[in-house]
Amino acid sequence: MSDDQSLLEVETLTTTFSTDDGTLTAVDGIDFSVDTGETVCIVGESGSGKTVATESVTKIINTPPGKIEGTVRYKGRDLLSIPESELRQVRGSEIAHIFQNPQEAMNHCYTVGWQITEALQIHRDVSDEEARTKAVDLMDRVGIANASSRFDDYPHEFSGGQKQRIMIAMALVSDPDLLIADEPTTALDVTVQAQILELLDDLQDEFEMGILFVTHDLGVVAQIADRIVVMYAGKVMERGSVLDIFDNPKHPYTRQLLECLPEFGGTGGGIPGALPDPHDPPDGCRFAPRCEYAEEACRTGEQPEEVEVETGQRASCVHYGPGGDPSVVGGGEFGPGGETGAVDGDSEVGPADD
Ligand SMILES: Nc1ncnc2c1ncn2[C@@H]1O[C@H](COP(=O)(O)OP(=O)(O)OP(=O)(O)O)[C@@H](O)[C@H]1O
Ligand code: NI
Repeated sequence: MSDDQSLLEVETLTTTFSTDDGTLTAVDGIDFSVDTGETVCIVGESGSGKTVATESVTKIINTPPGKIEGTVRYKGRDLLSIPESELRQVRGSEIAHIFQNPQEAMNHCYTVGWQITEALQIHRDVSDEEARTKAVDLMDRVGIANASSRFDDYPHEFSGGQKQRIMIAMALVSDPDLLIADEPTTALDVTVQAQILELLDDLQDEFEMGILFVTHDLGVVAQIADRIVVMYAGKVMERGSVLDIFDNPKHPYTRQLLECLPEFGGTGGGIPGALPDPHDPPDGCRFAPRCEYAEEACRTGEQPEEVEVETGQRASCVHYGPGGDPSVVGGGEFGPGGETGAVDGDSEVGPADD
């Protein structure tokens, strides 16, 4: 991992909300980074803090009187400490977001062509005609067939997958260096989902973007991730390359997530039990209350320090820490007969570029 030249480097990010029941810590002191041209996936069950973490990067969530603390270094600048006016520029032209529901992000009263053109003209001083040409070109690049004849169509005239393609086109108008994608394919059927992931992969090469991708779907992760950050209850449980995580997961939480997958003999259901109350998380490892390997040492103190278990792979688990015994959690053995094959050959995955 070439952390010294990361595009985005997040350190001890903590995001809290004030609620009627007191302070809720959604993201609790986490670190992660994204390099240029790299796809980092944040995975974890619903409520782990994935969305809050990524929306804290450009402060697009409303937290006051809660707050966002830590460091979010983007190309060397700390986005959490620059003035709002500067941050607005970063949001508009350097870091783009796409979300799960394209229909919510679109204006139903305007044609999609108009909306892309409008987005373009906010960023660039171009004539209407140039903007139209560029918008049609972008629609074409994101795979809208007969783009010029679809320019004047309204959002409702497009399918869900096409709407997401148009949202991607709008995200690309400013030629961003980082794309943050929060469950962008979750609302789509599996075939369309695969097409959108492939599109993102192609566009990543073309636009040389880093992608920070949020999902709870490990199948999606296998398809697009270079590196994975596994979150649980506001903390990072494990991180590593896609191959490390799928073929040799270390943290019991990661293992349980994978074991739910049909490829690993699971039923596709979830891990039994529920996340802890974010107002009052348990001592020790956040996952301990649901972990079959939890011992007394797992239930006291803070979340364990992350330990490098293999080069580039780190786990926050007592059993891998000082004085711990990795064999308690199965050590190096994992998966049906060792080789899992969950990361298949035709998806373009591999170790992080560095
Ligand atoms: N605006 C808010 N005010 C109060 N609590 C919030 C707010 N937004 C999120 N939370 C809480 O923060 C925690 C993390 O939520 P977040 O949406 O980041 O989870 P997630 O991992 O993205 O889940 P999902 O997979 O369901 O999208 C949850 O407990 C959630 O209820
Ligand atoms: Ni979310």
